[in-house]
Amino acid sequence: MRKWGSAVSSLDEFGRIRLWTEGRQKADFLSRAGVVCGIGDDAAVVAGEGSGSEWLVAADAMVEQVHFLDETMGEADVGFKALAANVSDIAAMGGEPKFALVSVCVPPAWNEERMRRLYDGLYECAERYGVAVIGGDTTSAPRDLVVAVTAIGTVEAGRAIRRSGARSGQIVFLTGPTGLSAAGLHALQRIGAAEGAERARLADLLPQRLVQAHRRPVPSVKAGRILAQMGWGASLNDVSDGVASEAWEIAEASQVKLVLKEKLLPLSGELTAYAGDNGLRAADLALFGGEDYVLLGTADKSCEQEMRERLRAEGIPLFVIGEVEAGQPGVELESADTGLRRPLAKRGYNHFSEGTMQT
Ligand SMILES: Nc1ncnc2c1ncn2[C@@H]1O[C@H](COP(=O)(O)OP(=O)(O)OP(=O)(O)O)[C@@H](O)[C@H]1O
Ligand SMILES: Cc1ncc(C[n+]2csc(CCOP(=O)(O)O)c2C)c(N)n1
Ligand SMILES: [Mg+2]
Ligand SMILES: [Mg+2]
Ligand SMILES: [Mg+2]
Repeated sequence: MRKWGSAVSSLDEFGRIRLWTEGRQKADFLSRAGVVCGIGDDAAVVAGEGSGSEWLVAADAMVEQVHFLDETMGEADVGFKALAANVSDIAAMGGEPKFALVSVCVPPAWNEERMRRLYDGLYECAERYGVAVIGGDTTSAPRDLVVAVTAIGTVEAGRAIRRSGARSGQIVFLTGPTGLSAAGLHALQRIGAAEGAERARLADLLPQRLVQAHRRPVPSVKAGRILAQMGWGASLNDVSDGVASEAWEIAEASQVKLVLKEKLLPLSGELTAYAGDNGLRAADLALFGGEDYVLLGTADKSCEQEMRERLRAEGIPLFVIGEVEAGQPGVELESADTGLRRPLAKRGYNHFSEGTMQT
């Protein structure tokens, strides 16, 4: 499928961001400007004006062909998911989403009616998470649609949960199952590639729960708020690029080793059934698929019971999937079959990388 070969640079997405930004602005300038946490987390944390809260600011774009195709997402789904992905980055800091700016670059194929449907989905998401849409920008585009959202939220001062807080001895947890979105995408792309009667047959068999997970992800705002307000979350990330990739980000930011246990991965019945029927490994989809928007984090073992009960009271599961150890920063996976530990590939969705999972 899509590949971004380049003779000039072999840097992946994260290498490029570092190359473009690292060392450009001095720490004391940023700190005087009120930047509590800048580039490198799900959202920036910026000082509030003397109140007990801080601002959270995050930006994520969705691009036709890269994030969606006609056959994978309806117009309203694109609008909903563009905002949901941003709300999720606010949730990943433990914050409350408040405002959004929405920029669209619109190609000729996206006529007034299609764009109106996109905004129906976007406002549906805004309503659901209490986000006020306060501006944006509109341009024409030559071919593919781009929706770029900036989300603004708040969090109690000093309570934002960063990627860098993981410590040896902590548990690694997920607030929901993963891999469903990638399986839904797989099913939708198979239909897109089929023709005639086969297409109709696949459409009839469409795994609706998996498709829904792909088209209408649920950002984990409530879970993030509980973890921040109670001070339980030591480190936190939302799962956009896949569990393995997010775990690596926490490990590197915290300078620790995360050991994940394959047999503890929450694999839903729908996922294992779909994977089994289609020659896929459910654990691979769960580890490398992405676009799940549940939270992956670490917390002190002593919090586990209380955390579990408090989350359960809100209908949110807590899956402990491993633990944090001291040592060379990285991620290891303990095999369900052999019990042996192996380094877990830093694989997942990476713009500009060959390692990206192609479903
Ligand atoms: N072009 C850029 N210029 C400056 N900072 C950037 C740029 N692209 C990304 N960043 C910053 O780099 C960090 C990592 O971005 P990344 O997009 O991986 O995080 P994320 O939004 O949580 O993940 P995802 O996009 O997969 O949902 C964030 O702090 C982000 O604001
Ligand atoms: C047509 C099509 N092909 C592939 C994918 C998979 N995909 C695209 S971006 C991404 C990570 C999250 O995005 P970002 O990191 O930009 O926030 C993933 C898993 C898709 N959704 N649609
Ligand atoms: Mg994120
Ligand atoms: Mg991003
Ligand atoms: Mg990403």
